[in-house]
Amino acid sequence: MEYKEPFGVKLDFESGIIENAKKLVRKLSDMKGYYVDEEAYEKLLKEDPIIYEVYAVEQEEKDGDLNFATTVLYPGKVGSEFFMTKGHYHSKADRAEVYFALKGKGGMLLQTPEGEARWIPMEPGTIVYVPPYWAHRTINTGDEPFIFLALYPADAGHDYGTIKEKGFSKIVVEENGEVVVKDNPKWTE
Ligand SMILES: O=C(CO)[C@@H](O)[C@H](O)[C@H](O)COP(=O)(O)O
Ligand SMILES: [Fe+2]
Repeated sequence: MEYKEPFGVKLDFESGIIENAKKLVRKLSDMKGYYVDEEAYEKLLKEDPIIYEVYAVEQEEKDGDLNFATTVLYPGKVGSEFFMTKGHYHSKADRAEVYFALKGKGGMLLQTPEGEARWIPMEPGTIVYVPPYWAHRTINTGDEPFIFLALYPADAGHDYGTIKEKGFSKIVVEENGEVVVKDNPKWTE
């Protein structure tokens, strides 16, 4: 039997950076079609801000193994809609996941394939259980970076297609200084 080598790595709680991790950057220009207010999107595209960064430590896509990653989701809005991740189902749809909030303020939108949505607020210390089959997207509702750690099966994969096309049935916006979760006007069953 060949055993893999155990290891420890350091996560910096302030920055969210995991040493030696693979870094992925998502800018606004990577998210065309994701935000409801297209005019506000085009306007902000001139600055093309970084929306989030992911620091991932991933294994081969094998059953039984585990990946982990931090996400640093920056504060901001496109129109009234808060900065958010793309959101995805897992390619192996029955793979669950656990998120652990480290810094900042935000929440997770989850959704079944039938379009049933849930909103779970997150602050440092909140652990979110993402059950099998639920799409998930995180949203920064605060004014500093929202940082969290995710632990997920190495063979879960990412299925972005459905969300890219249809979005979530709910959107998270600021209205009169309040965080409001409301129906997505562009949602179709
Ligand atoms: O859920 C996972 C992994 O299964 C997170 O590590 C996200 O991948 C990350 O928060 C970025 O979000 P997406 O762009 O992948 O939706
Ligand atoms: Fe995931």
